[in-house]
Amino acid sequence: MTIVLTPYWSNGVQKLKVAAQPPSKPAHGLAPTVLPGTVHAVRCIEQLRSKDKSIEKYIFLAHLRIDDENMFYHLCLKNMSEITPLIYTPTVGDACLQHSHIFRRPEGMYISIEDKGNIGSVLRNWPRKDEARISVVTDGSRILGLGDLGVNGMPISIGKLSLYVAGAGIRPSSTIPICLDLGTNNKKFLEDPLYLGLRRTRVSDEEMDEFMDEFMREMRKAFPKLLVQFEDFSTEHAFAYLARYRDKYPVFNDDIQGTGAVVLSGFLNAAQLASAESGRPLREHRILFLGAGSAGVGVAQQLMSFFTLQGLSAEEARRQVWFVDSQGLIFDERGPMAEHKKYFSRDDYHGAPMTDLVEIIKYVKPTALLGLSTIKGAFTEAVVRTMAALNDRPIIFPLSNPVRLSECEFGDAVSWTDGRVLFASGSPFAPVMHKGREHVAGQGNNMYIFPGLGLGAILARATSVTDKMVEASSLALADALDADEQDADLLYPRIERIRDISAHIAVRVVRTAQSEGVDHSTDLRNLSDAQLSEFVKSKMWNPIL
Ligand SMILES: O=C([O-])CC(=O)C(=O)O
Ligand SMILES: [Mg+2]
Repeated sequence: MTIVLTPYWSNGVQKLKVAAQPPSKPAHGLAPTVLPGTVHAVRCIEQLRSKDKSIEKYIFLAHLRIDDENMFYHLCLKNMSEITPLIYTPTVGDACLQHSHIFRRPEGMYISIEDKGNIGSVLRNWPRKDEARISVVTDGSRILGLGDLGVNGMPISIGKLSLYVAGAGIRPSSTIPICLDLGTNNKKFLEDPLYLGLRRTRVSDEEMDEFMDEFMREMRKAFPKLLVQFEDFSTEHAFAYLARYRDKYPVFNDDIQGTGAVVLSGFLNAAQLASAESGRPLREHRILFLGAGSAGVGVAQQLMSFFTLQGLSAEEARRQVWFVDSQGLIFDERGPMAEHKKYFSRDDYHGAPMTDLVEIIKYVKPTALLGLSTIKGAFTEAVVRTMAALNDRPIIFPLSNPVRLSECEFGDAVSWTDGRVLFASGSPFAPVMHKGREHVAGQGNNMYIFPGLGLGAILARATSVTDKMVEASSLALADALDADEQDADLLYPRIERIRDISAHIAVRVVRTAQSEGVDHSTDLRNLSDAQLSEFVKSKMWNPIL
C-alpha cells in the first residue's frame, strides 16, 4: 500500500489530500521504483564492484556507456580514480587484446583500405556530422606497448574519447572513435576466426600514404570543425604523419606530443624537488632514456623545453640527453640508425658499444632515468640502486604501458632507494608504505594533457596545434598542483581534479593559440583570463541523472 499526497487549492489555500492507494500497475512494464537516478547510481556502482575481474568491469562499463551515457559519465566523474584504470590504461590494453572476442555491438567507425577512393562517402554515414569536434584515430599498429593489434585497437580510440568527455566535458555526441584497417601483421589475429579486421598483412608505405592523404582530406570535408588526435601508430608512421599534416589540419599526435608534455610537466616538478635537495642547478640535470621509439624521442623533444626555459640553447639542451635502445647507448660511431634517433645520437662518445644499463648509468651519471622501452623489469635492483647512489633524490620514470610492461614496480623503486625516489609511471600503481610514510606514484600518462589540450584547441577553433600550444599545456599542468599535493611531494595533481585541471590547461592553450595567430574564435580574444576560464567551464558538458 502506498500513501499518496496530492496538493490542491481550496479558497486560496494550498492543502494536501492524503490517500492510501494500492500499488498501481507500472506503465509499459517498467519497474515501480527505478528512479531516482541517484539511487540507480548506487545500484550501478554496486553491480560494477560485484565483478572481480577488471575485464568484466570493462565490459559492464562499455555497456553502460552505450545504454545510459549520463549514468556512465556520472559514475566516472564521481569515482575517477577507481574507474579510469577500468575504461583506460591498463584494462583497455586487455580489452584491445580480446576485442574481437568480447565485441558485442559496433561503436565508432572502422575505415579500411578497401574503402580507398570512397572514404568520403563512408565518413558521411556518420550520424552527427555537425556536432563532430574531436576524433581519435588509430591504425592499431602499436597499441600501448602491445604491438600490432590491427582493428583490435578500436577500444583505445573509444577509451581516449571517454576521457575527453569525463575529463574535459566534451559532449559525447561530438566525439568520433576511428580505427583504420590497413591490415595487420599479427599472425595470431590473422588466424583467429573471430578477428574483426581484414585478413591481410599491412599495406605498403606508399599505399598507406595515399590512403592517409585521402582520409585526412575527406575528414576535413565531412567534419569541418574536427580536431584529429593520432594515437598508437607505429613509430615511423607516427612521426611521418604528424609532420605531413600538422601545418595543414588541426591535428596532434598523443604519443609524441601528449606523452612528451605530460612527462615534461612531471619532470619540471621532480627536478625542482631534486634540485632543492641537492643544490644542483636545474640546467645541469642529465636525462637518460631507455627506449627510442615515438614516445621516447617525443618525450626527449618536449624535454628540450625544460632546458631552454632555464636559458640553455637548443644545442646545449640536446647535450643533456642520452638514449639507449635495444643495441645499447646510441652514438654516431655505432653505425646507421633510424632517422628519428639521429638528433639525440651522441657525437662525444668514441668507445666500444655499451649495452649494460648499469655500466651506461655509471658513464652518463644521469639525474633522471626514463623508460619508454616496453621491457618489463628493465630497471633492475642494480640499476635503481646505481641511480640512488648517484643522486639524493633519483628521478625514475618507468613510463611503458600497460602496467605489466613497466620497467619497474613502484614498491621496488621506493624500497631500493629507501624512499628517496621521485617516481612517475605510465600506468597506475597503488600507494605504498615505507618506514611509516605513504608514498604516492605519479602517473605520467598523457590522460592529464590531451583532454585539456584538445578542449583548448577546439574552443579556440585552432587551425593547427603548434609546439607552443603543446608546451603551454605542459607548463599549465606543472603549475596546477594545489597546496596539499605540493606538501605530499606529488608530481601530478590528483585525478579527481581532472575537470579543473583541463579547464586550467585549456585556458592556457587558447591564449597560446591566440598569440601564435592560429585561433579562429576571435570573440575569445577580448575576454579577461577570469572570463575565459568561466567561458571554458561553461562549455563543459555534464551528465544529468
Ligand atoms: O594510452 C595510454 O595509456 C598512454 C599512451 O598513449 C600509450 O601508452 O600509447
Ligand atoms: Mg597512445
